[in-house]
Amino acid sequence: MMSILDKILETKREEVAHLRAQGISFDRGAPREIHSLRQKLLEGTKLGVIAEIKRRSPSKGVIQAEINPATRARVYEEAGATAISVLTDRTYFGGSIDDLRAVREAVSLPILRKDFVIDELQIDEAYAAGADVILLIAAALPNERLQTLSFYAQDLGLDVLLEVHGTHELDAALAAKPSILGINNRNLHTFEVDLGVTEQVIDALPDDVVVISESGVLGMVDAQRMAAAGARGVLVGELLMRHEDLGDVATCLTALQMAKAPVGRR
Ligand SMILES: O=C(O)c1ccccc1NCC(=O)[C@H](O)[C@H](O)COP(=O)(O)O
Repeated sequence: MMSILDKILETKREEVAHLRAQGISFDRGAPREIHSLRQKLLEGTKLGVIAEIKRRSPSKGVIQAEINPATRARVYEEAGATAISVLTDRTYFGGSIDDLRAVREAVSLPILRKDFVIDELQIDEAYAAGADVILLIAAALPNERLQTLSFYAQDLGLDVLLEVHGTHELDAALAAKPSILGINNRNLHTFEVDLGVTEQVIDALPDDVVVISESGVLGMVDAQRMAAAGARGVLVGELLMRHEDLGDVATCLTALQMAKAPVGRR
């Protein structure tokens, strides 16, 4: 049986084939300013929080569909977020590249295009829309493609967040020389979430790898646990998106930043 990740990747192959069949390319224009997430994480004295715009998800269904991404992004920025992650997939997450463009207009924080990147065209599209970071998922690509796409994005000046879910993916991930290694606590085949995944994987990493922990952070205690494990930052979606009231969003985000940054890792 196909897992949700398999299905998503099939949809992405169709989307890319459709763009190519239409002869669509993305004009990069003049070189633009890139806001480095890696740099911000390294400079931070507190645990970094990458706050996500996530309308719905395969595991949770609708979280909050009717939002204004620009308004929410401004709240994230004012409340001290390190960066903003925008889910641009439409079919499974209800997002779009227009959400990312709107966020780019609204804030000057680093912006992650959170999508399932399998092709250079999606990286060009991210660059043209104003993203600073792209996501690559180790489980989604053969090793050689991971490296090709990682180097392609970094040649454009973008940061690459390369996501793993277990130590068995580390050799391939590190060979692609990502700017940041993401450890996803969610299994993208089964949806099971376990914060212990970050603790396990981080132990197998050299100290100079900049790590963020993704998914399943549901409050200050979880954030502090990920910081204690050695994560420089956490990527938080649902916890923030469940709040409709923007004042509550800001309070929630401020609380997450009380966690202390890890000592002894870069
Ligand atoms: O969130 C899902 O259901 C999901 C399913 C399949 C592939 C990816 C998925 N989520 C993407 C993410 O990695 C999360 O949006 C992100 O890490 C934030 O997670 P959370 O704080 O648990 O919303």
